[in-house]
Amino acid sequence: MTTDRAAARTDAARTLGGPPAAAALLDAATRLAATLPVTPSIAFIRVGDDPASESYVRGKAKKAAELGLHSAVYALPDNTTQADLHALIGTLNADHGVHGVHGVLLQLPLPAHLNADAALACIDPRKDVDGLHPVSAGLLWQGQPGLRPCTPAGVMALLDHYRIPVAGQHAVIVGRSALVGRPLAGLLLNVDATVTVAHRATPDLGDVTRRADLLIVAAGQAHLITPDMVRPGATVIDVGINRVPTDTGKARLTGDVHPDVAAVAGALTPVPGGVGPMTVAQLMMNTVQAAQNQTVHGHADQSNGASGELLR
Ligand SMILES: Nc1nc2c(c(=O)[nH]1)N[C@@H](CN(C=O)c1ccc(C(=O)N[C@@H](CCC(=O)O)C(=O)O)cc1)CN2
Repeated sequence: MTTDRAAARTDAARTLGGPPAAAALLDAATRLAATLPVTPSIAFIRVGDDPASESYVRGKAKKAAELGLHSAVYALPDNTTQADLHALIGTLNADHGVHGVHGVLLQLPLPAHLNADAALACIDPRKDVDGLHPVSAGLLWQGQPGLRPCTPAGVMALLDHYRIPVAGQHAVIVGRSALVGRPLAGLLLNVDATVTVAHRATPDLGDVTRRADLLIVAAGQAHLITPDMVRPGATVIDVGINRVPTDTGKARLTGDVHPDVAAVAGALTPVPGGVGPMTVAQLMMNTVQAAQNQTVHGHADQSNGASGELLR
């Protein structure tokens, strides 16, 4: 890149950093936890020895400890059977009471021989702090209160933190995963955005992305979005976390959005240091809200319905 282009980039997009927004969300979670009659508690289940999953679960457990929440990690071997996994989830579902478990999180991806959807569906919806149970997905699509998936809800909190307008805006999401793209579409619709979801089978992707006021990319493909695919002044949220090799042989993290997009966009999240920290902060908030629902609101039904604050 030339010096001139670097200067143009610096002058263009506002950087929407994750850490300040995550700190505000963690602060809100801490204050809410202080009002509860119990210490919120989360159980992490991890299967196999995927290094990234090990690192993510370690990071989540560390954050929980920093906030004064209880947590336990269940690290299961790679040869765990579906029945073993369901049995552990059943045990954690049944662990109620003052020192019980309020949240159950199954770290993804699972080893190929396991069915993640079937296992997620075994989690008590009231303890579904990852928001991935079919009941949580249904509540989201009906615009009803419930626990929301952490990365999409974290994106909404980040937009809110930086006062990025959403209502009436055309949001284009690239990616249709159950973890990010699909729930994000529901969350944006619930706050009056006009939403388009594009994906790998969308012809002429640039023609679609150029229409976005708000472009959110969760495609899992490094540098998929280039400057010519972005409307000048658009807000661009990069959810991608790709590990690419460098000349030194060490991998580095990069997003789904090419760095040169900073010269065109009005605002842009960095990778790393953008959406990633929001995922963990939102999980802490979900855990505290699940504990609140189970103790203060006293929901006896099987839904994870909660206070109106969770509507988005
Ligand atoms: N059950 C779930 N599994 C997975 C989820 C999830 O939300 N629920 N999301 C991802 C992984 N993930 C959390 O689990 C996660 C990914 C990234 C980050 C993060 O903070 N990234 C940093 C960079 C960290 C690094 O150096 O590797 C950043 O972007 O700045 C947190 C959590 C898949 N599985």
